[in-house]
Amino acid sequence: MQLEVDHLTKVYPGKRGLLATSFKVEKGECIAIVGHNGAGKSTLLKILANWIVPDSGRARVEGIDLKNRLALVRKIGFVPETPNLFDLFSVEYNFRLFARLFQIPFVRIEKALKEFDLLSFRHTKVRELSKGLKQRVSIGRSLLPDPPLLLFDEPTSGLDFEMTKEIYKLLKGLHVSGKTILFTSHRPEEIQTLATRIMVLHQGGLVFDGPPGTYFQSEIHENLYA
Ligand SMILES: Nc1ncnc2c1ncn2[C@@H]1O[C@H](COP(=O)(O)OP(=O)(O)OP(=O)(O)O)[C@@H](O)[C@H]1O
Repeated sequence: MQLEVDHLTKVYPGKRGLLATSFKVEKGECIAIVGHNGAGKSTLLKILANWIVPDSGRARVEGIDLKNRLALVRKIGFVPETPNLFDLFSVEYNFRLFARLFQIPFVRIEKALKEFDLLSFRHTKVRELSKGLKQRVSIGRSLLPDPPLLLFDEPTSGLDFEMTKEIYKLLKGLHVSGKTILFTSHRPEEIQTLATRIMVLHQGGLVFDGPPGTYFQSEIHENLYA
């Protein structure tokens, strides 16, 4: 089992963040996490990415506990909804900083620049890039340690049609290459295009976990978009 989540819980003052959520993920799955605003989707991803600490529960990636933060840098890549890049630095320098911080060989930078079609932007400051390009840089950086598990928080949020299609292609390619993917989404067509499994969160709780076919015929889907 690639990812085991066991009763993960995070409660914010006066609000349900995530309530005792448990599930297991096998290698190669591409899971869409859906639900209304405030359902707990980002909270779940941020806990798995070690951005926030859960109140209770545990999670393991390929047997490694979430608490082992340094080891998990090589296991999990996280692409937040808003890229957390250094805007004043070039694309290449952003990659270099990340690589140095986590002792990733610099050869991987060249590989990532090539793979993500960023060679011609390597010396461009991030703040000068379009939203779609920034997203590509953010995805490229998350892949520098070559992690088997990728987490995307609303990967196409705010992108235009062309950029959205480009990101779909990228995500599909990553999935085909064997990566396991969890992504949050509000877009039915995105879920339909990419997901092999759907999980629905409602007020912090997991209320559906199953295949896309079952989900799209369910009342849960109808109610979500009613
Ligand atoms: N740092 C925080 N402090 C207090 N409450 C928070 C914090 N982060 C999230 N919450 C609350 O926790 C709940 C779950 O938030 P979360 O961001 O995980 O939802 P979401 O499903 O990702 O929503 P969206 O689709 O709008 O991104 C919400 O009620 C939210 O207001």
